[in-house]
Amino acid sequence: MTEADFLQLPDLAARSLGGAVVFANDEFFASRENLISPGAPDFDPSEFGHKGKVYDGWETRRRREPGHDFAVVRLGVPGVVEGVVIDTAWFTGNYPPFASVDGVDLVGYPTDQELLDAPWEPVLERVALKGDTANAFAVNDDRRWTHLRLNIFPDGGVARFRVHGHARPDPAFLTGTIDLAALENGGDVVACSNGFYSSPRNIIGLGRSRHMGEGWENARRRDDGNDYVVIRLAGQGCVDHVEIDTSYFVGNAPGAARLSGIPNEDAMSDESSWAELVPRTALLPDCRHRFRVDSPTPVEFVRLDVYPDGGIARLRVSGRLT
Ligand SMILES: NC(=O)NC(NC(N)=O)C(=O)[O-]
Repeated sequence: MTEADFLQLPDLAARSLGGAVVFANDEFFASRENLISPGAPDFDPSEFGHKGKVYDGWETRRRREPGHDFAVVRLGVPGVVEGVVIDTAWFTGNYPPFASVDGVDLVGYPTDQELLDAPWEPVLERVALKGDTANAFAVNDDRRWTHLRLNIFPDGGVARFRVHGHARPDPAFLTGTIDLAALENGGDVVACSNGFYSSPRNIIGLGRSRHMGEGWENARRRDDGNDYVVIRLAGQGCVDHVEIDTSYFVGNAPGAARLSGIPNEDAMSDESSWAELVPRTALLPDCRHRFRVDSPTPVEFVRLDVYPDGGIARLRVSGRLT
């Protein structure tokens, strides 16, 4: 997969998806947790703390004995990695010249010691890094990982670690009525008309949005069309009910919305094969709308049309996998 392609995939390590940096052998200058902070790293040239220059990243001390430093990330959702970004933003005289990434697929909730003793496998062989650069590397490996270990050689600072890939949640928890669209269950956005202000992927994220920026907001439409988003569900399923949430979109909620679905990818291009799940319905601003769905047809893709444009906080598609 090309860099341009894998950067479009979700970041499985993101804090917003439940990712965490659970261990680092050293974090003397700057905390490991910064590795998965949202957004671009900050830098204030005048900011110094008790231990030295303050960095928005993970930074170890200058190593005086053999070995190398490492940090362990628990993915928010286990998954297959298509590419990683090892971003050394603002680290110039102190970036690690080399890095590698290992992975492991563990059951349950491993302790630090269990992580240290785990059977780590190479995911990305040792690569050279540039300083103050978002170093992106494609990964060609279809194994599923729950944890990744970022190794830096020999020491230094990394601002962000992004892990782009496909979610592969544990099927044992995909039983009964679940949110078939949720990113954590394996749903993902596959097409969108316009994500000018914020990503359409936000609408299938964890929990409720806390402000307008945590939803999907397109630009004001100046033609006769309408905006839409297409989601590949966790698998083919029968939809029971739907939530279309316009929370925090007060002056810019859609006037109306419609939800339709198709049973598989082959039907995507045939307009007539899209079955109506929720007919075109007027929406209120800043409101969670719930609709019962009365359709026996299983669907694998849903399309949310908004008329003519406007923001959506969340889309929940509750149903059972077939
Ligand atoms: N100016 C620095 O960044 N120096 C040191 N780092 C911090 N954070 O102070 C170092 O040795 O890498």
